[in-house]
Amino acid sequence: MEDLSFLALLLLLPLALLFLILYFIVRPHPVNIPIKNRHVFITGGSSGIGLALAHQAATEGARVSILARSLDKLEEAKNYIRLSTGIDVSIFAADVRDYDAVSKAVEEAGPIDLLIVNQGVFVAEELEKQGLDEVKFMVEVNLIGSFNMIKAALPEMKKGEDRGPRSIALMSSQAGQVGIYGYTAYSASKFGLRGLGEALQQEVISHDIHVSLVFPPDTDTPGFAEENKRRPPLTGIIAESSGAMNAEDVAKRALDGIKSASFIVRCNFEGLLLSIATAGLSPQRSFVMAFFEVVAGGLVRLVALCFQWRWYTSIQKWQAQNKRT
Ligand SMILES: NC(=O)C1=CN([C@@H]2O[C@H](COP(=O)(O)OP(=O)(O)OC[C@H]3O[C@@H](n4cnc5c(N)ncnc54)[C@H](OP(=O)(O)O)[C@@H]3O)[C@@H](O)[C@H]2O)C=CC1
Ligand SMILES: CCCCCCCCCCCCCCCC(=O)[C@@H](N)CO
Repeated sequence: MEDLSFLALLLLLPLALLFLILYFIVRPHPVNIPIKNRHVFITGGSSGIGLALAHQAATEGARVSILARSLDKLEEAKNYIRLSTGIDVSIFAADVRDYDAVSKAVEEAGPIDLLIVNQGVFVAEELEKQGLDEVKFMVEVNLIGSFNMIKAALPEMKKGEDRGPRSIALMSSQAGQVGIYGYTAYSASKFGLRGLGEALQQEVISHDIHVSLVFPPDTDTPGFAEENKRRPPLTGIIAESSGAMNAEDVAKRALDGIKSASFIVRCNFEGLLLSIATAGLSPQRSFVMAFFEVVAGGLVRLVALCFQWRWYTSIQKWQAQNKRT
């Protein structure tokens, strides 16, 4: 009996010590970002996840601005939010690829406390079949468009130190944590956001600005319905490894993650595994998450290898079948 408790102590002591060390060393420091009475600016806020975010932020008492290309869709979104909450959001029609248009919108909207860069386009197709025009379209809207937004908003955001902590959140995708068949261009654009986010966080931390990256799985939105009409079957088969969600649940997860200034914001259980598997050198504010990354990292890599095994088996099977027919 005594031997057993001695053994348990021997095992627990290093874990407790690790816990303690992580508590002191995780960086940046934890911080909470309030949204009530603050200005939340959401790109792609007229549809899907962005619209759900706008609705949620308005409900929580934020002043909300949304930006997208189509004025009709923006007005529809504004009406929908007014009818369900009684709150008016400001709308800005601009293409994120057009820096001048984006700058003008940001200036008109006024100083931003939480910038949510959510616009995105996605056309799943094998690279061999996909035109370079579509490749460029995805990189320009998803990645360069995000640069345009941030460059336009950052100078004014930096000046807002008296307003409290501010946030820049980027909408990535689980296809921005792992490359998926049919997503060469899309995954590249979303992986790009991670490099942007990691580097930017170091540059803006001293201004009390906090970067978040959101990684949703397949989400039921108008954009997804459109994508699904032509998505290669293998893309669907692999993406099914992560449970699909609805836009409201993704928005709720995203907003909670942004408010707690998590660098990596996960949306479902598979997302938790993905965030541990791809922790890399990302900033981590939570010593609890850091603990799991350190302790469970090896095991999660094993799970990841099992997924890759399953995916390559499906690819092989599917390709063999389609040669025969
Ligand atoms: N749905 C899904 O399965 C998943 C989506 N995501 C990501 O979430 C984000 C939102 O996706 P989702 O809600 O499905 O998309 P939707 O297609 O439903 O909405 C996209 C929004 O972005 C706007 N937008 C598109 N292009 C531009 C542009 N060039 N300039 C300004 N605004 C633009 C659209 O308005 P307009 O067309 O009028 O410009 C619309 O408001 C994207 O970044 C996507 O990659 C991530 C994981 C899964
Ligand atoms: C360590 C083990 C991890 C196990 C889980 C792995 C699951 C990966 C699934 C990836 C799904 C990608 C969906 C992309 C959605 C998207 O962005 C498009 N619908 C376009 O919007």
